Amino acid sequence: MNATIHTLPVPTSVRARVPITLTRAAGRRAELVTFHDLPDGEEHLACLVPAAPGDRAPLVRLHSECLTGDVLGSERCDCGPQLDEAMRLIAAEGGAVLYLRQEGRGIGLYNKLDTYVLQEHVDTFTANRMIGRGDDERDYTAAAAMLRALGLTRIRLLTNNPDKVRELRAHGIEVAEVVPTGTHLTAENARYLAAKAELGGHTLALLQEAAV
Ligand SMILES: Nc1nc2c(ncn2[C@@H]2O[C@H](COP(=O)(O)OP(=O)(O)OP(=O)(O)O)[C@@H](O)[C@H]2O)c(=O)[nH]1
Ligand SMILES: [Zn+2]
Repeated sequence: MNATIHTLPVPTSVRARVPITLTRAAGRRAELVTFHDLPDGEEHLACLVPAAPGDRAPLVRLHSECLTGDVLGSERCDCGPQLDEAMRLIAAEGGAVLYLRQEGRGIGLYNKLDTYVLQEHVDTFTANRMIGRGDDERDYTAAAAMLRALGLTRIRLLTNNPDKVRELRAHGIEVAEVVPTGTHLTAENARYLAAKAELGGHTLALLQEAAV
């Protein structure tokens, strides 16, 4: 008779800690952290700024990669200003930005750019479905594993996305507080932000006020 062998997943661990200086955040010192055995095999990165000792849980942002917004400064989305905001807050009070390689809500860069063309006519989620992909293909298993490897199991999470909160909690990370990100509205991203609020369940409470 053949015995079934069950193998336990290898826990994610820290691979290297690389010191850097954040010129865009008043020269604060930070560490870039890489990992062994991330569950999805992607090269996710953590940027850690040490927090002053105290009772407050450290501030953490899970930031999904957006080359067009983060690097090129495209105004089609709010990713660039959200990343700037997160880096500014974390440089000021300590904490971590996890930069997750989940471009285009997990569908990749070229697919995202294909959906931009379709978004002349339909919202961001429908456009994903029109190319045969899910509305949002991200999951935060790797992010939870990174946080555990960093010893950050009780955090304040900077987000308007309830999926991030729900999933981290389901993975055993204590989200002591949800800190909303700002609403970074531009003429070009207004329809995208409205879709996130109305169809994606994001808590973008300022949107209606800001849009009128
Ligand atoms: N498919 C697709 N992805 C997009 C579009 N606009 C932005 N994105 C991607 O959406 C993701 C946004 O990531 P985040 O800002 O971390 O997440 P969020 O869901 O907006 O949640 P919070 O910012 O935490 O409130 C990135 O991966 C972007 O590349 C779009 O029109 N289509
Ligand atoms: Zn973006």
